[in-house]
Amino acid sequence: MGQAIIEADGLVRTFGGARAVDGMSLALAPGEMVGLIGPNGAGKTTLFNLLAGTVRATAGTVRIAGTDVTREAPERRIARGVGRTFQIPRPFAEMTVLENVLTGAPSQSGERPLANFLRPGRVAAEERAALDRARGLLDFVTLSRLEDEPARVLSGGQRKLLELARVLMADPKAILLDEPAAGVNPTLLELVIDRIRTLNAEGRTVLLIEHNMDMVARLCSRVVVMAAGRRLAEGNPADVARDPAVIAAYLGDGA
Ligand SMILES: Nc1ncnc2c1ncn2[C@@H]1O[C@H](COP(=O)(O)OP(=O)(O)OP(=O)(O)O)[C@@H](O)[C@H]1O
Repeated sequence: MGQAIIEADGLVRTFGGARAVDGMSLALAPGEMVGLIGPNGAGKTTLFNLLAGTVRATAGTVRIAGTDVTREAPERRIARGVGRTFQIPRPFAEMTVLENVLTGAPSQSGERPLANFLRPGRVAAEERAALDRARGLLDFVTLSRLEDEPARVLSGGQRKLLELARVLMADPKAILLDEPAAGVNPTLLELVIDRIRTLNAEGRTVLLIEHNMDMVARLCSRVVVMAAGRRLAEGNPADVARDPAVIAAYLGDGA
């Protein structure tokens, strides 16, 4: 493959004596959509945290488009084009749906008082552009009619969609999605699947943690299986589901 958009090499993260991620390597080519599956506690979310920068690596490296970002803060990685959603989104409950989406905008000149003073016109134009973009994204996730409601009124599934819109404000080249289907009702689930497919069709790279195997099989041609912090298997969804080592790992989990 050409240059990977995200590349993890030998990543390790320990908590106390436990190795949550234990020597994990992974490369995502631009435009790829890859599923990341594995039993509970396999280390999938910790791997996401390492890629996004919310957790520091004990060892190993993370590269974004060839640049070593292992020591960079999450904001820098977002600026480099990698966005992520959380398993349990926590929107600002009392802010409106629209305001929540706007929190995903990259930092603007209006946040620098001097720029505001010197170039008020430019700040206003930036704010208008951000507002237009946020409204377009709310339309994309079908939450437009709720834009003025406080985020606390949203259902679990709607919160996932709001979170997706917030992440898209930064126009990421790659998106890490942590269980986008969890707690989403079947009708909304079809919408979530459709929107993920659209984002990928636009050329965005997607790494998808998901326990819903039907969804993974519908979206991803390549699946990476983690167990005990390591890569256990990799392949197309059908082959992976038949792999005895994968079946044993899930049975060990009591599934
Ligand atoms: N902040 C932390 N402090 C201590 N242990 C942690 C921390 N974060 C994760 N762990 C441990 O690391 C291991 C991997 O957890 P992780 O959440 O990454 O797994 P997962 O594959 O995402 O699981 P699930 O599918 O249940 O979300 C688990 O044993 C977990 O308890």
